[in-house]
Amino acid sequence: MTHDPVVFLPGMMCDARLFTQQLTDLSRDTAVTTAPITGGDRVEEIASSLLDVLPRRFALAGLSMGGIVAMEILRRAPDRVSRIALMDTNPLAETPQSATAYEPFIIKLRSGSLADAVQSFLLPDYLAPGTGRAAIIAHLTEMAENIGADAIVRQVRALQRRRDYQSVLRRCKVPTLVLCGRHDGLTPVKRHSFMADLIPYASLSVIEGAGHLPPMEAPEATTAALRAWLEQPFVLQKRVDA
Ligand SMILES: O=C(O)CCC(=O)CC(=O)O
Repeated sequence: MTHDPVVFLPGMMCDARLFTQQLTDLSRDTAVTTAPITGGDRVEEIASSLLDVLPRRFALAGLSMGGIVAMEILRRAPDRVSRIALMDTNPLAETPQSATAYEPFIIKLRSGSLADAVQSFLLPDYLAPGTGRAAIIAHLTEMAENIGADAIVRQVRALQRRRDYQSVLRRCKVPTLVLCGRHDGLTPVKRHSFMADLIPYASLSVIEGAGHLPPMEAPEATTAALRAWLEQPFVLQKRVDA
């Protein structure tokens, strides 16, 4: 198991509760923490403000927008990141069209109820099918209310202006987990295979029964994949996909 502390970065609209099961399990034998991704309206600014307060060296695990901030941290401070887990995320820059697609969400965030805005963001294929969806959506809405509409608008602005991280991934030399829910319709499995192909020795883990939020939808399987990643020796090994 790594001796470095593990830092979790949640996705847009989410707080530490996204990782409740992982924090509870891993904290039995590892120093774990979460950090907010609300410190700016550019990914670069958020990463820079986190680097001011994070430990000298750490293992980094980010989901979705948290994964994008993690890639920016890796770009800025590769010597401080001892291993990285990129979950349900996207290394590509926004196109003008995809950046514009966020505008109706911003209007909802500014004018309507936060619960309506969250619902409008959740396309039918955001979460895995099944009876647990309603509870997950309720948790997501609670987390969004905690973050607040103004901070979420700033997160969206940061996403709209994000850069492309493919070259950062090609240069990545640390043990890397690329993880994705089988049913993630927002950042699909094929994008994660592509990411794992870019990183010379990454392992790819596809979590069954989960969509965009595997830490909540399939918590035990997600934690097992994270434990395997934390136990992976630093010596680079040939890629094995799960
Ligand atoms: O749209 C994308 O490519 C990523 C979506 C995202 O980062 C929002 C989130 O954190 O769930």
